[in-house]
Amino acid sequence: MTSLRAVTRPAERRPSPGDVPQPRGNMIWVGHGGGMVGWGLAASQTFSGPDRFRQAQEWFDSLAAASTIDDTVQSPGTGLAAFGTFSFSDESADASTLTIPARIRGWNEHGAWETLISPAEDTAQSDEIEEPEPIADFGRVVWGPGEVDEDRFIDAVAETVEILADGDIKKVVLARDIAIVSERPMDERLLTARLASAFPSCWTFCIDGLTGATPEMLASVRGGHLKTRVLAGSWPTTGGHEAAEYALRSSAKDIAEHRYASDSVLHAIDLQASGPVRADGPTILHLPNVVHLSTDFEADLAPGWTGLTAAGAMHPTAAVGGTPTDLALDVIARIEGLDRGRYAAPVGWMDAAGNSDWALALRCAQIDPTDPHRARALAGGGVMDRSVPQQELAETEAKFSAVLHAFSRPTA
Ligand SMILES: C=C(O[C@H]1C=CC=C(C(=O)O)[C@@H]1O)C(=O)O
Repeated sequence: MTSLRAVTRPAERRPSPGDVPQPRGNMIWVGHGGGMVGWGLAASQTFSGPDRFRQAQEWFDSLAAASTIDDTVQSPGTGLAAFGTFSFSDESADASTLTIPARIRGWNEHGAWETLISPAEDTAQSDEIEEPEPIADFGRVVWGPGEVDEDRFIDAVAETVEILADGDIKKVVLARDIAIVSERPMDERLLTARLASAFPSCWTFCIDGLTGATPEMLASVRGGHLKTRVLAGSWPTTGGHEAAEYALRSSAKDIAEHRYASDSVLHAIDLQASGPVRADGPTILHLPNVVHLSTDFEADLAPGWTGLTAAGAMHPTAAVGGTPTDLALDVIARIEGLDRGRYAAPVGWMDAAGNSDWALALRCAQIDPTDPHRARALAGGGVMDRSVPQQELAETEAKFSAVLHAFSRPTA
C-alpha cells in the first residue's frame, strides 16, 4: 500500500480559476460557502461492480491509515482528501474513481488553505506552482442529438407510460443525451467559473472531466452529521417563476413523483441513522431554469457509516432510478438506450477526518477524455402513469439549459 504525506497550512486568499495551472485534469468543487481546487496526482484507484462504494471507502481508509497528515487548519476538506466519481450502473463500462491530487487549494467561511500531498518518502515537498496556462474560450460551440434523440426519447416515455399503466411499477426515470462540440478545446476552469456564478445555490463540480452544477445532495457529512437534499418534481421556468411554482404545487403527478423519491431516501437514511431523522419539505427550490419540489433530511450517522457508504446505499434513489428500484432499473436498461456513465450517480469528495460531500451528478456533461472538443450531456425526468411525453421532453430541455449555459455564454 502506498503511503502519502499531506501537509495543510493556512493560505492568504481563496484561489481564483486563473490560479489553476491546467485547462483539464482538475478536481474542482464549489458550493454553499466553500470550495476546493485540486490538480496533479498523488494517488488514484478505480472500482467497479455493485460493491464499488465499499471498495472505494476501504481503499481510502487504508491509504489514510498508512499516511502522515500534518494539518494545522483542521476544517472539512483539509488534510488528506480524495475526489471521486461513480458509475450510475453496477454494469457500466465507465469506471468509478477516487483521486488524491498532489495539491489542493480550498476555502470556506473560516478562511483559505493549501494542502500538498506527496509520497511519504519525499521529505522535501516543493510548493512551486507551474506557470498557469491562460484560460481560453472554446470558440463556437454546437450541440445536437446524442445516442437518444428527441423522437426516441418521446417513444421511450410513451412506452414506459404503457408499462406503468399495469400498476406494478410506479415511477421510472428516463434520460436522453446530447453531443456538444466546440471549436477549441474545452477548459474546465472556464466551465466551472460560469456554472458557479450562474447557479450559486447548486454544487458546481469538475472531477475526471465530469462537469456540472447540481442542485441535489445525497450525503453531506460534517462530524458524523448527515444532510441530504432530495429533488423530484420539476417545472420549467420558461413562463416565469411564479407560474412555474403554481403549476408545480398543483400537479398531483409531480407531488406523487416527489414522494417516491423522498421515501426511497428516507428508507435508506432510517437504516444509517443513530437517532431520529429530521425532514423539512417538500418546499420549492427555485433555479434559474427550473423549479423543483425539494425535501431536506438530517440525521446523525450510526457507527460504521460514512458519507460515501451512505450515498452508495441510497443509490440509485427514486429521483434517478424509480419505484420499485429493481423493476424501474430493468425498464431503464431495456428502454432508455443509453449507458449513463457517471451521470445521475454520486460525485464529490471525502477527507480522512470523515467529512464529505457526495452530490448527485445531474445537470452535467462529460468531457471526452480522448478529445477535449467533445462532451456528452445527459438529463432526464421522472415518468409516471400520467406523464405526457412532450412535457417530459420540455423538462429535459430546461434541465439541459443549465449546463449548456456554461458552454454557450460569450466571454466578457
Ligand atoms: C434526473 C434528473 O433530475 C432529477 C432531479 C430533480 C427532478 C427530477 C424530476 O422532476 O424528474 C429528477 O428526479 C436530471 O436532472 O437529469
